[in-house]
Amino acid sequence: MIRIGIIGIGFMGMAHYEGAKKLKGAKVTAIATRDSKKLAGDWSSIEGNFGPRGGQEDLSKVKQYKDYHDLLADPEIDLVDICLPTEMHEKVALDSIRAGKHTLVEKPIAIDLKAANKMVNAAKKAGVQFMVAQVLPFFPEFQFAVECVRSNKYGKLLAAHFRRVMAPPKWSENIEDFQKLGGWGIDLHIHDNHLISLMCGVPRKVTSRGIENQGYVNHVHTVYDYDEPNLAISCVSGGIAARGLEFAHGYELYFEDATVLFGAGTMGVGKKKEWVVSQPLTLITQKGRLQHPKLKGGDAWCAAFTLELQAAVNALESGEEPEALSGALARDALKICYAEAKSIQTGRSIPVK
Ligand SMILES: NC(=O)C1=CN([C@@H]2O[C@H](COP(=O)(O)OP(=O)(O)OC[C@H]3O[C@@H](n4cnc5c(N)ncnc54)[C@H](OP(=O)(O)O)[C@@H]3O)[C@@H](O)[C@H]2O)C=CC1
Ligand SMILES: O=C1CO[C@H](CO)[C@@H](O)[C@@H]1O
Repeated sequence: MIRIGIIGIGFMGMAHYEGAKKLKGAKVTAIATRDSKKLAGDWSSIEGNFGPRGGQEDLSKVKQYKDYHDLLADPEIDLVDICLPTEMHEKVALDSIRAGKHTLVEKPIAIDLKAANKMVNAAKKAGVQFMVAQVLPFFPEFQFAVECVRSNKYGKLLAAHFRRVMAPPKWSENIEDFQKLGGWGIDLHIHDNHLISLMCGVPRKVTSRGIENQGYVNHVHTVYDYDEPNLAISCVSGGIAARGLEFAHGYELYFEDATVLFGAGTMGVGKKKEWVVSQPLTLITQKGRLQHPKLKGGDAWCAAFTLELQAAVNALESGEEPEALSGALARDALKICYAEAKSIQTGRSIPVK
């Protein structure tokens, strides 16, 4: 049984805790939070841009730490799961790696590329697994998309367009400070850069247009450049949507033999807020048939987090790094974000290096 300790009980800490309830061969045995109410199981202050608000949790079988260092010192923790604000990822991940713990840290790996490299290298040196919780490939529709591309089941991928947009959120202390967030061009858009790299490889160049704020990207449109000259991949991401569009993501994929469409998001505010599937996952064949493929993973709001954590747990058991959670791939996705920012600033195509 792999014993997981979660550090930071906010939107993601709760998503991981909830998702972990369905893990096979692992469970959360400890949490670290500074908040006495949360330690007492009152998680009603927690909210995010998908899933329900927090409620009352029974923590009677979970060890509780106020200071994360005590969780790191606990010999009965196998996997440390860091769900803290991005600006803390480097310090706490390095502390965890130095404590000899296998470590999973929320995305983005870091804001700073040097910090990202430091984390990847420290884990290599310490001989522990270092994984980044890039959850998008575990969302059933996106998992389906990756599988379609990799299997060539519908022929070669010719073109793809991705979308990830949101209104600026309000629930987290750190969300308005772009220095801490890396702007939406990192915080939000890194999901697409990671997925696109997983699907098609890291692009060699990017051409981007967009809007900056506080020196970071607020909204971006990017065309990704590959050795294959006819592969057309693009994405739009950012945090400038109207308040009633809390979050939306989707894609269109054009294969030789089929087109695949998907789009969904959280729309409305307050009690009117709902998850709207604007374009149910639809596979359209050359013969004109419309199919709604059966997806793996279940309907629970945190199902993707269960799959993500299961991949991390399986990695500890097999000793093999899970590709979708690879620290190096998460670092490469961050490199793309910086190339995009430079492309916006200069108006030129920028190599990803
Ligand atoms: N994969 C995904 O889809 C998403 C990923 N994220 C990523 O997850 C990370 C956390 O974001 P999110 O959960 O939304 O943020 P929240 O603000 O909701 O939660 C972060 C938690 O970290 C703890 N914390 C905050 N500041 C400090 C501090 N100075 N010292 C110690 N602990 C602190 C708090 O927990 P406590 O009160 O328990 O101490 C807080 O609740 C970010 O890196 C973000 O990019 C975010 C949203 C979605
Ligand atoms: O996918 C996401 C949804 O929005 C969040 C912002 O609050 C991001 O941090 C996140 O990665």
